[in-house]
Amino acid sequence: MTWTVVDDGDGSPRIVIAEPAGSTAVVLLNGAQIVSWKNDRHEELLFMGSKVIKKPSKVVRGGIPICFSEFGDTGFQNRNRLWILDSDSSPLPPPKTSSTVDLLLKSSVEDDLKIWPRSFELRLRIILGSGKLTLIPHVRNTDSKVITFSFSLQNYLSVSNISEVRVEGLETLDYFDNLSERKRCTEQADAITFDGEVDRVYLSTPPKIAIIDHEKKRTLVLRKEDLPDAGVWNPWDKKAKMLPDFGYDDYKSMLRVDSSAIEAPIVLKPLEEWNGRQELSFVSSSYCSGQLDPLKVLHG
Ligand SMILES: O=P(O)(O)OC[C@H]1O[C@@H](O)[C@H](O)[C@@H](O)[C@@H]1O
Repeated sequence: MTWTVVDDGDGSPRIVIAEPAGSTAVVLLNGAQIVSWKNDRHEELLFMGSKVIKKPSKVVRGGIPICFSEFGDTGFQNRNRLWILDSDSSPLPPPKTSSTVDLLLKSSVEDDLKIWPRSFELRLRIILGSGKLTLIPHVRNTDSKVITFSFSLQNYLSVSNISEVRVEGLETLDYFDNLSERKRCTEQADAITFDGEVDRVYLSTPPKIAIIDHEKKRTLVLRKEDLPDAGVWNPWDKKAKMLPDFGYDDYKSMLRVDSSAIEAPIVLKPLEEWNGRQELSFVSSSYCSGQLDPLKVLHG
């Protein structure tokens, strides 16, 4: 087993996962939020707001929050619930590596049922590999009625300088612009670059998106299945000042690219199951070095 539970008694128990090549990940049991992912050189690959104050049951802006909610975001949200280690992996295939952790959240808390009177099991499999972090969310409807929900893995990525980042794979797609009352627009640019606030949900995206960080000479590849939409968010300077977790310059070193099912709800009849999948991996090279062909990253 290459993971351990760490509980300092501060109400924020966490799991530290390690894999043989030396990379590590840390997962909070509150919300099943990934709060750190480091490569074999101990470089942090995820962004964490520099003003985050860790409190029990508080989802912080950073890492990878897991968002499961009643469709329309009116009711139940998993974000500050305490998950448990799942000893029965049977809804998912047996784990192939020892750097795999299965977490479970059941809708058993009385307060949850008041907000959303539905019974379900929400699982998250976390697999840490060399240079790769895979998340497999799984939902089973244990209710006698249909459940309808949206889902999002919010990836706060650490970048060297947001002005030098390009996102490829979303060109020509339609998106909802949250800065214009969710107006539906079509992406015109060849690749997405950043010079101001961005808050969009790209729709029906391809399974692979490349986030090219010129300064770090590194490309992050996001592969996803059954999570058709992709949120892209950077608050830029003015909005960042209003966010409690963000330091003054934090917006420069982050980009959130989410794997989501938002436009169309996921609908499960009694006893039906759904699972999504996302894999984050890094290619240590860069577009400008000439070693990396972005088309190969996207289609290779
Ligand atoms: O404030 P939260 O819940 O952490 O979300 C941060 C941002 O998340 C984005 O997904 C929303 O579209 C933004 O409007 C929001 O500001």
